[in-house]
Amino acid sequence: MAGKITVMGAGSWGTAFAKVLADAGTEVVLWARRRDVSEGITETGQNRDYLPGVALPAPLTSTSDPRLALDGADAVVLAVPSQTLRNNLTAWRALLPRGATLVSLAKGVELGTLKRMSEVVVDVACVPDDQVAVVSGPNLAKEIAEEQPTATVIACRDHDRAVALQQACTTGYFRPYTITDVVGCELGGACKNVIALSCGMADGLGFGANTLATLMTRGLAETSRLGAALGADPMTFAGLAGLGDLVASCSSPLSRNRTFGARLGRGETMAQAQAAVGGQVAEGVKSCSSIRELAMRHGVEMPITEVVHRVCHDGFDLTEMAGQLIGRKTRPER
Ligand SMILES: NC(=O)C1=CN([C@@H]2O[C@H](COP(=O)(O)OP(=O)(O)OC[C@H]3O[C@@H](n4cnc5c(N)ncnc54)[C@H](O)[C@@H]3O)[C@@H](O)[C@H]2O)C=CC1
Ligand SMILES: O=C(CO)COP(=O)(O)O
Repeated sequence: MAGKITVMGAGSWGTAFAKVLADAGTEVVLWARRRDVSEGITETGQNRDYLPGVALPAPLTSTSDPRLALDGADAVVLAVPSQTLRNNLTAWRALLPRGATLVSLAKGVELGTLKRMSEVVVDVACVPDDQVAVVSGPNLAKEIAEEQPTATVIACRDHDRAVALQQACTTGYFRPYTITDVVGCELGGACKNVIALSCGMADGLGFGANTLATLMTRGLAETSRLGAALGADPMTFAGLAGLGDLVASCSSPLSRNRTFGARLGRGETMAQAQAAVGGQVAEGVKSCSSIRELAMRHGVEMPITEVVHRVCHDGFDLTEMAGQLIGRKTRPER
């Protein structure tokens, strides 16, 4: 993808992904919602709010003016939280260059509509679905900003667009693969946030590796069931956007979702856990409700998601979580 790529959203992943693009030799502009953030990036070469200590490459420029940012972009990377994407994109719709690939980095399912992020993009931008790509995988922003090696998946129904984006973000430390299964790629990313919350809760309660492995494995099983109901390729869940991302988030203290869950597990309230993540987003806290509802609509059983939803939103006593899950009626594994 020769030309310019604009990243809309200068949180931790938007900033780290913009760095990846610049390191790959792509012309990149990073839009920040707050002017002080874009000015800080321009003046110091760092995003001190979200990735302090990380030197951003000089060719990366930043602005808080969406018109300037989007002008002439060949691809627009959407790096805002799932639940604000619709409003953000509505505000930018008239500025989107015709034909540009629209790329979602967000991992969530919209409350109310129960739409995946690529569906929200199609809705708002009024573009065909093969113009929309999603990026998902074991991609903890801080590690990528430190140039620790990792891989990811770019999913797009239009293979050529996926390959163009792949070329634009391949570096010595970042290896993107392409797939055409957008549904599976998005569900893997959205659902793992909920499972990471459950692993954090288990860790906070003092449970060890067996419990975490059980939650990850059965979490992937319920994600795959939902995927099957929505037409995803089952193999996607065995790949980077499924198992890969799940393992990274469920085992790393860098995961905001896992950390949020661990705080609850240690007895903090929702308000305390929310305050601790600061301006950052723990997507699973909201998506546990939309994913649960999506599963119910399709007659899919997602017991871990159900429990996480009840703990976060229905006042369910977290210490009852293990009994609730382990005490379910016994059944064959598959
Ligand atoms: N941080 C990470 O390691 C990764 C994050 N993601 C996903 O990327 C998406 C963005 O997350 P992060 O970059 O981590 O963000 P963040 O949690 O670091 O920061 C939040 C960002 O969203 C912006 N924001 C908050 N409310 C907004 C609004 N109403 N309108 C516009 N912007 C708003 C903030 O200004 C900030 O740029 C999320 O869906 C997340 O799940 C995906 C892979 C890795
Ligand atoms: O999606 C992520 C890593 O791939 C980041 O996870 P958290 O949002 O839980 O930090």
